[in-house]
Order: sequence, then C-alpha cells, then structure tokens
Amino acid sequence: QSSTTAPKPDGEYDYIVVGTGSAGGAVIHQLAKTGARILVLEAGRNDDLEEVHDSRLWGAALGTDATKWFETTPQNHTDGRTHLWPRGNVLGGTSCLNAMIFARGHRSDFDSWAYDGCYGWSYDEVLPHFMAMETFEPGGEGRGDSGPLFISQPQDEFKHPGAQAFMDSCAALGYKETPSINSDRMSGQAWVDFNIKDQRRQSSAVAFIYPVRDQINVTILTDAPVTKLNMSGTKCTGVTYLHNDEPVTVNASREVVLCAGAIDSPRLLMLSGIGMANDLKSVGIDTVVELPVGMGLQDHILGGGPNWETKEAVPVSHYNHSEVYMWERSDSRLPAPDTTVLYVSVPFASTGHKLDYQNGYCVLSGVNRPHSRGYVKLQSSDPFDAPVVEANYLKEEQDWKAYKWSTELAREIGNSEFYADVRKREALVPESGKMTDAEMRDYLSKSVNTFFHPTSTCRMGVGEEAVVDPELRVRGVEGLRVADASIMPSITTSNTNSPSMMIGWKAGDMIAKNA
Ligand SMILES: Cc1cc2nc3c(=O)[nH]c(=O)nc-3n(C[C@H](O)[C@H](O)[C@H](O)COP(=O)(O)OP(=O)(O)OC[C@H]3O[C@@H](n4cnc5c(N)ncnc54)[C@H](O)[C@@H]3O)c2cc1C
Repeated sequence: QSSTTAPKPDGEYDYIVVGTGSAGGAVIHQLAKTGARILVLEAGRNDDLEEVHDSRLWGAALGTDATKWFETTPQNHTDGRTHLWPRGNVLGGTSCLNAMIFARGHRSDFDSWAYDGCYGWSYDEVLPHFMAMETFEPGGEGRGDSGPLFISQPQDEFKHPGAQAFMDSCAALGYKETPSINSDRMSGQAWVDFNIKDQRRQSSAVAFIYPVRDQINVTILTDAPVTKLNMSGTKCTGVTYLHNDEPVTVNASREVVLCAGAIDSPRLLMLSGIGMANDLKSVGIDTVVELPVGMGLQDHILGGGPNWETKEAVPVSHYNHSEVYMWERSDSRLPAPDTTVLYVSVPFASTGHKLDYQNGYCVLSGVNRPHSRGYVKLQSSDPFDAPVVEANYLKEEQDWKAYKWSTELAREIGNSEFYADVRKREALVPESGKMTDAEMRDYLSKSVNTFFHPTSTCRMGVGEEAVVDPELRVRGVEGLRVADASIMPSITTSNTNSPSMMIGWKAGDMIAKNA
C-alpha cells in the first residue's frame, strides 16, 4: 500500500469524505457547492492512466495498480471455486474500472426500499436525483439535460453487428425492444446507455470531482488510506490515515462520510469497533456500537457459459464490447425482471471453464434479483489484512432457477439464425447441444462468475438488520454516515454504478440540507 507524500492538510474541516468512487465522487460534488470545508481521503492512486480513460481499454485497467483484488471463500455451489473481486484503487474508485453500462434500476427496487421504511427512497423520490446528475445525449422524458455526468447510447454508424444480431434474435423470440434501459420499461432488449463521451470514460472523478477539485474549500489527497474512524464514546470525531507511512489524525467538525465501497466501508466500521460484538471480540477489537455490519452481502451472478467459436475474427467493438442487454422475468408471475442476458463481442468464460480458441462471441446470463446473501468479516485487526468475503452464490434454490432460465435463453439467442453466418460451433456443451439435468447443473456451477456488483453490507433500514437509517446515519453513532453501494437494503436489478452514484448524490443533498 502506497502512502501520500502531499503536503499535510493543516486546516480545519467540516467534513471528511473517505473514498472517491461512484458514490464518493457524487457526495464531494454536492458538498463542495455548499462552501463547507471538505477533506477527501482516497486510498488509491491518482487517475492519470490511459487505461482508465479510454473506454475501449476498460479491461486493461484491471491489469494496473488502479485495481486491487479481493477474493471470496471457496463457494459450495460454484464447483468449489473462489472468485476474484476487483475494486477501484484510484481517484474515481470502481467507476474507473467498470464496463460503463449505465442502468438506474427497476422502479420496484427503490419502491421496495421505501416500503420497508426507507422513506425518501421510492422511485419517484430518487428519480429527481438521477435526473439532476446526468446529461442524457439523446434526451427524453424522465432524463436529465444539464447534469455533470454525460450519458450516451451507441450511435447507428458504430453499432456492432453481433449486437444487432442479438436485438434481432430477441425480437424473433417474441421479446419487445425498449428504447432505453432507463426508460419506464426496463424489461426487453435495448441498446444500452453508457457513461461514455467521445470514447472517453465518464468516471465519477471526471464527471463529479474534476469540476470542483480546484475550489478553495476542497482538499483531496490520493494514496491516503484511512485505517480507522476515531471515536469519542459513540461520536465519530474524525479519522486516522497514513501520511508518509505515518498515522495522522484529522478531525471533522461536522461529519465523516464513509464512501469506501461494499467491502471497505464495513471493514472500516468493524476496525473502529462498530460491528457484531462476538466477531469483533474474536479478532481482539472492543465493541463501541453493536450493529450487523458486513451482513447481507449480495452480488449479481454473471454466467460465462454460453460461448461460440466463430469462423473468423469478430469485429472489434467501437465501445465496450457489450452494447446490448435484455432484462427479463424468469417466471411470468414476477412483477419485475430478475435476470439479464447480454451479448459480448469477445469470448468470455469463468475460471471453471477453458476455451480453446481465439475467435468467438458469447451471450452472458445474469441473476439480477438474487435471494442468496453472504457477508464480509474481519480476519484480524490489521487494516491491511484481507477480509473474509462469503458470497454464498446460489445458496437459495430460487437463484438456481433464475440462473438456469437466463442461461437457456442466452443459449437460444447465441444459437439463433442471426449468428448462422459467423458461428462455427457452440463451445463447452456436448455436440448434440443437449444436457441431462445433472450435466446442466454442473455446467451452470462451473459457469458462475461475478457481475462485480457487491452491495448491501451496511444496509439502510429501520429494523434490526439496518446499519444506517434512511438518512444514511450510522445507527447509534453521532457524526458518521455511509454513502455507497453498501447501504442498498437489497441489490438493484440493474448494474450498480448508476444507483451508487445516485446514493452519493442524494447523500450530498441530505447532508447539505442539514448543514
Ligand atoms: C470489472 C467491473 C465491471 C463493472 N461494470 C459495471 C458496469 O458496466 N455498470 C455498472 O453499473 N456497474 C459496474 N460495475 C460495478 C460498479 O462499478 C460498482 O458497483 C460501483 O462503482 C460501486 O461504487 P461505490 O461508490 O460503492 O464504491 P467504489 O467505486 O469502489 O469506491 C470506493 C472508493 O473508496 C476507496 N477506499 C477504499 N478503502 C479506503 C480507505 N481505507 N481509505 C480511503 N479510501 C478508501 C477506494 O479506493 C475507492 O476509490 C463493475 C465493477 C467492476 C469491478
């Protein structure tokens, strides 16, 4: 872990924001406008790396020091494999690594949060925040036209032929196209919205932090890992972070806002004595406030089974290799989609499978309303020790059903006539294309990959499961909020960048209102 050598912050700060990811960037943007004195501490590096900015290089950013890696425990239902979870370690956090699909979520995601007591978080109430933060290039009802985050769609002249074949296959199977994944109807096949402007990534750093970083009230340190939240009784007074490898204490006169993401936010809370007493005791930490920190972890599965070898090289995507998605219901009795399928213009398999060719395409299959939940726990009281990450993929039978349904749909799409000219053969399945139930279960468990969407480890709510209240204040603690993907009571149906940004934006507004 590197440590900052920038001049030490010597001022007084109203707010300390820990982490500059999807949510943190939006918090900083909104708080900066208030004129309050803000210190931003980011553990990772600066974002001066081409791999982070060129949208076509997104996979390459994973091979740089802008990425750090967590690993799950061996998973019972994924053939005993562990799964690597990359996270952004850079100004802009994981918004600098992600595939740039911009999907807000289904109306029912937010309505269910509100129904469970998270007042202020229903779809109608979060929509103005989604709208305020964006400028949607094509425009339209329910979309923003003056926010700092630029959102576009693939342009006709650059659309990928394999993506077009996906749209045609879905239509031929009877599914209805939707104009945008962020329109009133999320279900159906669509050309995606993405946070890309002129082949450049709109990370939360570029969109939210750059416009305010030179303001006199904003101090930003990168390479400044926070190791602990400082507590005086049950009040959070500030943080300790590493400066020139030395621990330094800084105070916040108003609040500390924790935006370290779904693994590191619960980790920092637990390291500071906020967590489950028995677990903390087992690693030698005294409990200050007992809360179910780390519990409730969710992630989407992204299955990498359905792959096809092609006769020739597949054209290179002008964008991010995944220009089309379809969200659908695995059971027509469901009120909202619980699965996704998406075309990718390169081969992609999980660690459970090996592909023995270069040229190909795949149709990935996702479980987007998972019932399974896991946890994050500390392994020790050392802030740099890896945490225990138990994903519990496919623990609940309902998730198997949804996964099987979406994988079968993905196979149907990839085997359709619309790929007949380019397809050589389907990989990873018997030549007949048919599998027994046992073979299918084996294929599915080997295909499981993460969608890279961990959430819900510091859940917002009003009951015993809640770590933060609907204003995102840590329950029973003064001067401390959490604002990032960890606060989602349940994971959104969508990919998680857009809702994380909204959470940060809304948090900034809520804090500013109380200031
Ligand atoms: C490979 C990949 C592809 C993805 N693709 C998509 C996609 O296409 N669309 C989509 O919507 N989502 C996608 N996601 C998921 C999405 O990017 C994340 O859900 C989202 O960025 C989470 O935001 P966050 O604010 O919660 O956390 P993060 O963005 O991870 O931010 C946390 C920040 O806190 C910092 N931090 C952590 N610990 C400390 C500490 N101790 N001190 C100081 N700072 C600290 C980190 O360095 C980081 O900058 C993808 C993710 C990955 C990894």
